[in-house]
Amino acid sequence: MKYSHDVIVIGAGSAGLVCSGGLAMFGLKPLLIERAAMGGDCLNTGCVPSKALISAAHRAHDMRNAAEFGMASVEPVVDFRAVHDAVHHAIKTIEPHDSVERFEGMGVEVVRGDACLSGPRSVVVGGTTYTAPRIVIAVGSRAYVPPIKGLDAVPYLTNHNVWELTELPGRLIVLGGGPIGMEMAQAFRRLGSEVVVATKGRPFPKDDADAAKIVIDRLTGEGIELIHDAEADAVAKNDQGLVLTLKDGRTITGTHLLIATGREVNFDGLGLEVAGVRYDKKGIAVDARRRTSAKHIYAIGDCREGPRFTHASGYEGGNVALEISLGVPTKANYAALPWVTYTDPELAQVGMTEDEARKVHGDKITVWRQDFDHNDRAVTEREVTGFVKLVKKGSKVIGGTVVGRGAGDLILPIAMMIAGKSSTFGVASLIVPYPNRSEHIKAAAFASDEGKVFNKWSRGWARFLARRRG
Ligand SMILES: Cc1cc2nc3c(=O)[nH]c(=O)nc-3n(C[C@H](O)[C@H](O)[C@H](O)COP(=O)(O)OP(=O)(O)OC[C@H]3O[C@@H](n4cnc5c(N)ncnc54)[C@H](O)[C@@H]3O)c2cc1C
Ligand SMILES: NC(=O)c1ccc[n+]([C@@H]2O[C@H](COP(=O)([O-])OP(=O)(O)OC[C@H]3O[C@@H](n4cnc5c(N)ncnc54)[C@H](O)[C@@H]3O)[C@@H](O)[C@H]2O)c1
Repeated sequence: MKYSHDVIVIGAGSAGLVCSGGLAMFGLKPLLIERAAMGGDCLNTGCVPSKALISAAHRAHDMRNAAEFGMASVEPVVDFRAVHDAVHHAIKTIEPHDSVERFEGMGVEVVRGDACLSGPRSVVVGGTTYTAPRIVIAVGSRAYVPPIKGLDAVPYLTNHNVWELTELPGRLIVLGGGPIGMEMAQAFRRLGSEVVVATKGRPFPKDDADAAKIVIDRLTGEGIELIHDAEADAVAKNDQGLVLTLKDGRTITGTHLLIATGREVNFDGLGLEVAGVRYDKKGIAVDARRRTSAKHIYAIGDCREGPRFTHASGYEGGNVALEISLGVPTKANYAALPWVTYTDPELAQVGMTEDEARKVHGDKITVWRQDFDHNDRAVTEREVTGFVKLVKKGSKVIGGTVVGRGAGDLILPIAMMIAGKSSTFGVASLIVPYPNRSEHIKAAAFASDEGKVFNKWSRGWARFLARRRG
């Protein structure tokens, strides 16, 4: 059969862009299909706008707290339309990086429109059929909106439309205590909204419990109301705004409702059945190489079952481009997957949390913790809250947590230890610039190996040498 392209990639988010770019760099002829904005969720409705809003909120927070460094603390006058513009400025600045022009320049053919699989090796877009021996599905996800009585009759926000707000919400109800809910709760609170977060279980359910507690204490200290073990039942509008009723009967009032209760995959109209691709509500089923039940069709990024981060999407995009181009099987290995929640303080995790490790390995694990109150840089910044935690099984690091200012920038050496590209001994013997929070990564690594350095053999040898000199 003669195909129109070597590979068809559906979706130009982080996963599809990295994959199609990689394929073109290996000299293949990829077709990239996108129905909405190039760059997908991360650029348009996810990481970029959220981190820009968080940056605005940081400024407001610093203004309120300037007195601790000798300047007048002032209550910021927030022009929320200008904040909106700053958020969109960030998107516009990064946009060219993900643009049609850039990818066409790399050798990717880009078609705009809704893609639908019409057979195992064919895809239709706007009446035109394209064919390829390999297809990569990278259609991403969108906000999952749980069934809540009355929701269809009230306005509500998700990560899709929250960036269009040009007026600050008076009282924001956030449903969901995952990374989206908690990052947005703190940002809106610092910009001046009253905020109440209602969530099932506890906030940050996937993170280290000790680290999560530090962030939760900060958020409640900043005036965010947190309602644990909460599940939404119904919502209604009255003269004051919205009333959300929880399944246990408690009610929460607010002017706006932001739903951040997880993701669902963009399956609609994709024709997965026609191509024999199996899926369920968690996502498209894939093996470690990201092959679907139809082995010549791959699914990468948010649309498959697994971790949903921009860096995971990019990693899988690169792996699959390599596998298709060079015929080398590439398996995704997430033992050292880091993730960071950009609250203040930041919350960063890689590998297993202490609780997960205890469940799997029981008392075979050891835990090494260094608190930032012993760190000179943290003291000079008056930001001593937080810690570094290493979880080891024998001499191997299997997990790491950092909570505190800049935690996300400190997690990489721990990822390297877990991935076997470095070791606690290697990190403990590095020269770390002073004063720097990464001294605590070194300190935790050293503490975990201290017994190997200062033991009866080394002490005995030192005493022997000293006696000979005397
Ligand atoms: C508010 C928020 C903040 C986030 N912050 C972070 C963060 O700080 N760090 C981090 O790592 N991750 C973050 N994430 C997660 C991150 O945005 C996603 O994991 C990532 O964008 C997924 O990339 P993707 O390419 O798999 O999917 P997407 O970005 O969703 O891209 C899929 C693309 O496919 C297109 N598409 C879908 N169906 C079709 C079709 N039938 N035909 C043609 N095109 C189609 C869509 O239009 C979309 O452009 C955040 C997410 C949100 C919502
Ligand atoms: N900094 C980052 O890396 C970052 C930031 C934002 C989002 N993301 C990614 O985006 C994805 C989605 O984030 P998210 O926070 O929406 O999802 P999530 O699944 O991580 O968290 C959802 C939260 O909502 C709660 N919840 C679910 N249903 C509920 C209900 N009916 N009522 C009350 N609470 C309910 C859950 O218990 C959980 O706490 C995640 O996979 C995450 O990886 C990453």
